[in-house]
Amino acid sequence: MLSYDYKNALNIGEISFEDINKVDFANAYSKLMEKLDNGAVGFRDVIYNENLDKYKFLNGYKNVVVVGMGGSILGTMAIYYAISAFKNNAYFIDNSDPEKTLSILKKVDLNESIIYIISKSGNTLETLVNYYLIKKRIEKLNSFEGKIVFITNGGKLKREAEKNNYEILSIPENVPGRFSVFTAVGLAPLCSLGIDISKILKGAREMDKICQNEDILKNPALLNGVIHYLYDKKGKDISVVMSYIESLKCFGEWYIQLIGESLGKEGNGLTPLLSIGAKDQHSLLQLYMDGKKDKIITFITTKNYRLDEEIVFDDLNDEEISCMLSDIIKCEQEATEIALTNNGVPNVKITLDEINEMTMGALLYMYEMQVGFMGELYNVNSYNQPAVEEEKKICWELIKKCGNYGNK
Ligand SMILES: O=P(O)(O)OC[C@H]1O[C@H](O)[C@H](O)[C@@H](O)[C@@H]1O
Repeated sequence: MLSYDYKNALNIGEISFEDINKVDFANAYSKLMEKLDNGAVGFRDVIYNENLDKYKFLNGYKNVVVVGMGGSILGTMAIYYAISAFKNNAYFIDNSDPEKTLSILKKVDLNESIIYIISKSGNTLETLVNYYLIKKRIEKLNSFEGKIVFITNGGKLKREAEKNNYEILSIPENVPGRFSVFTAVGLAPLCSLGIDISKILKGAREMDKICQNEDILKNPALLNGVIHYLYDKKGKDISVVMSYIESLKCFGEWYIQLIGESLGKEGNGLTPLLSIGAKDQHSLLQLYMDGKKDKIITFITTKNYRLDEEIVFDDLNDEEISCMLSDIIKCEQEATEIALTNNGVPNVKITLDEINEMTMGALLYMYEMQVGFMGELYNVNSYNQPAVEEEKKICWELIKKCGNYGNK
C-alpha cells in the first residue's frame, strides 16, 4: 500500500541511528497514545467509529459545491483531486477572493447541486460570507431543487442552519479541524463526489495498525517525525514534500496546514513547502542543490501511474529509445534523489502502490500520526492555533469601518 525509505536521511552522514536513539521517542509515543486512548484527541477513534450509513442520502447530485476554509476543506480537496483529478463536478470555495468565488457561482447551477457549508466553529469569516453569497442566489430562485448540508458544531453558521431547517452534520469536538478529514467534514462531500469512503477509512485503519508499533524502524510516522525533528535541530527546518504525482497538489496544501499550524508554536516549527516533480526540477532544484542547506526533501512517488503509454523517441544523439511514459518521470525522480544525496541534501521517500482511496487514507493518516508524535517531541499542542485569532479580531474591526456596517 505505502512504503517509507529513510536511507538517504542517514547516508549523508549528518544524523545516525545513534542520534535517532538519543531522541526520547518512546516518551513521545506513549504521550500520544495516552491522548488517543483517553479520548483527549479523537482523530484515531473516528477512523473506527464512523457510521457510513448517514452519508447515503448525499448522493445523486450533478454538482458538489464545498464551502470551507483550512481543515474544513483541504483534506477533502487532497483526496478528491488525487483520486478524481480528471472529473469536474466538484467546486471548492475556499477563499475570500471575489474572482474565484464569483466565477464558480457564475458557472454552477445551484439547483443541480448539493452544497456543503463546512465550519467546525461556525464562525469563520470567509465561509460565512461565501455562504451568504449562495443564500442570496438561492433566495432569487423560484424554487431551490438542490440541497444544502451544514457541517458545523456551533456559532453563527449553526444558528443559520437551524433557522432555515437545513441538514446539520456535526464533528466530534475532540477532533481538531486539520485532523478532521476522516469525519463528516471529508467523508460527506467525498461520498457525494462518488469516492469510496469505506476504502479511505480502510486505508487509514491499516496505517493505524502500522503506527501503533513502538519499534521506530517499523513505524513510518514516528520515524519520519524523529528524522524531521533531528534535522530541524541541525538547521534544516524547511520540509519540502516533492511529489512526482501531480494529482497530489492539493494534498500538499493539506500537508502545509497540518505541519505549519500544528507545530509552529513557541518558536518551534517546520516551514512546509510543496514541490511538484518533475517540473520543479526546472525551477527549484537549483535552490535545493546549491542554495542554503536548510531543507529536507520528502519524495512522494508511485509504483503505478493510472494512465501510461509506450513512447518511442530519439535521444539527443538521435538514438532511438523505447520506454513507458512513466519510466521517464520515475528516472527523473531517481536522478533527483541521487543528485540531492550526492550534494548532502537529506531526503526520504514515500512510495504508494498507486493513487487510490486506500493509499490516500493511509497517507493522510500517517501524517496525522506523525504530527501527533512531533507535537510531543517539541512539547507543543499540535491541536490548537491560538496565534491565528489576533488577525481575526483586527479584520472584523476593519470590516466594521468599511461599508454600511450595522448602526455605524
Ligand atoms: O472549521 P472552521 O472552524 O471554519 O475553521 C477553519 C480553519 O480556520 C481556523 O482559523 C484555523 O486556522 C484552522 O485550523 C481551521 O481549520
